Amino acid sequence: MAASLEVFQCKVARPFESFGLRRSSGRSVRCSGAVAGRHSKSYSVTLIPGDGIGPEIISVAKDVLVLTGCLEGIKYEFNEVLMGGAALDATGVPLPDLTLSTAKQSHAVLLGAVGGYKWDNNPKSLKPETGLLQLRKELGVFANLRPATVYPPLVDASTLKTHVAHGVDLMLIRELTGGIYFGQPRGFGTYENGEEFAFNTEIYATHEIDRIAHFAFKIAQKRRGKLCSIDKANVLEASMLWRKRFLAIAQEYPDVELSHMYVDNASMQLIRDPKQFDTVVTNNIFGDILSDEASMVTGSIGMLPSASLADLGPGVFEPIHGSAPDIAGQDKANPFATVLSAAMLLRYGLGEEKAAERIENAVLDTLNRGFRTVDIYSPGTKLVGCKQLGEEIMKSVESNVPASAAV
Ligand SMILES: NC(=O)C1=CN([C@@H]2O[C@H](COP(=O)(O)OP(=O)(O)OC[C@H]3O[C@@H](n4cnc5c(N)ncnc54)[C@H](O)[C@@H]3O)[C@@H](O)[C@H]2O)C=CC1
Ligand SMILES: CC(C)CC(=O)C(=O)O
Repeated sequence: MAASLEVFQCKVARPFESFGLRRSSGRSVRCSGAVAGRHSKSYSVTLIPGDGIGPEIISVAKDVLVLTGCLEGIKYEFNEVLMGGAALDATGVPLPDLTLSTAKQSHAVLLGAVGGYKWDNNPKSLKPETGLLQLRKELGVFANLRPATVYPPLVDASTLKTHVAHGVDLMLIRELTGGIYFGQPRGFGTYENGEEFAFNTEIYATHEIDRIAHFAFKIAQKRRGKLCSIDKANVLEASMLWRKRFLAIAQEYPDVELSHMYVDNASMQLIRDPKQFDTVVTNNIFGDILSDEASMVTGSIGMLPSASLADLGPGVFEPIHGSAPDIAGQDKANPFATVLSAAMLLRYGLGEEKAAERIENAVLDTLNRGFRTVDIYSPGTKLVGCKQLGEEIMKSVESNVPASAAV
């Protein structure tokens, strides 16, 4: 069920074939010898490809991580495990014990996505998505960072006018282990007259709000010092407490300008003038929805990475999109969001800032060189599939063009 432990060693020269590296897709990605001795650090990374396009995008991100590690003196032990529909088919549960224990024992988790038509009508406990929610809860990854950045060469891919999209750089922080996705009571019932009903509970305790608030204020301090908290405090009690706690905690962060916005207005403002936002913080469900919306400002949902962090223990790094069953197996998936999630893994999960920047610069360089998957294609650029885009990203990782040199 779980793939065996793979230890990748590195020998820096040229990527993959010329390194004699064996790609995760099956060919040789092994760099050993001279550079192996240069590895100063070694990390265990749990890989969870999941379902749909998950295996395609994780394969690319893994190759990029390995090559970057070779070049930056980082060694990984990868453990590939099952979750979601793939786990249901193999073991009967969406989050096998082995997957959870492997994740808990690692330094970081890199995840594709879960879900698909085959399991859509399963009962709740046997849905692929239940496995993902359980993993987040078990790892305690309450703080979910979702950066939405419009890369200059992609401004044409945005559905918004150029002057609206150009320069957008916002950080959406989603509370990830509370709220309506986890709240009790929940369930289905039947009234006396035979009519069915179903219900969920949006619930937040003070400690859950306080910890995401502190996290968000600290992120805002490192950015442009503006924090917008999005809620529905005109209607929902859970939002009223959310707003009250944010106002109280703001006293501890006088250098951060706190504002509040109702979620309905926020969804409109994101499209009207996204540059008004710097750091945005919101609850689990609003964050889920608003980040999909923010992704389209950047050109595609295939561009948005995420980092889910706990107080202690490994983080989970995954694109914000789902398993895209409509394009699975067709080599059409955009791997940038997953590659950028790997960069977040290096930065937030392992503290490897230089390697993270190398990957981010490579993404920008690949875009500058004109390579696009179909979701971000515009006339005059080069349309490629997921695999070839991965190759191009690796060429850029190797050439290591600094961001300042990018046009
Ligand atoms: N974190 C996760 O694992 C998530 C899983 N899901 C699951 O994924 C399945 C599909 O859900 P949808 O609502 O269709 O959302 P989705 O995000 O999978 O797809 C929405 C649309 O965006 C496109 N798309 C998504 N990622 C793309 C990429 N990397 N490159 C190019 N196009 C991309 C898809 O082709 C589709 O047209 C469901 O089972 C859902 O529950 C949904 C969201 C998050
Ligand atoms: C599929 C859900 C469990 C999660 C989700 O929609 C998301 O995190 O974007």
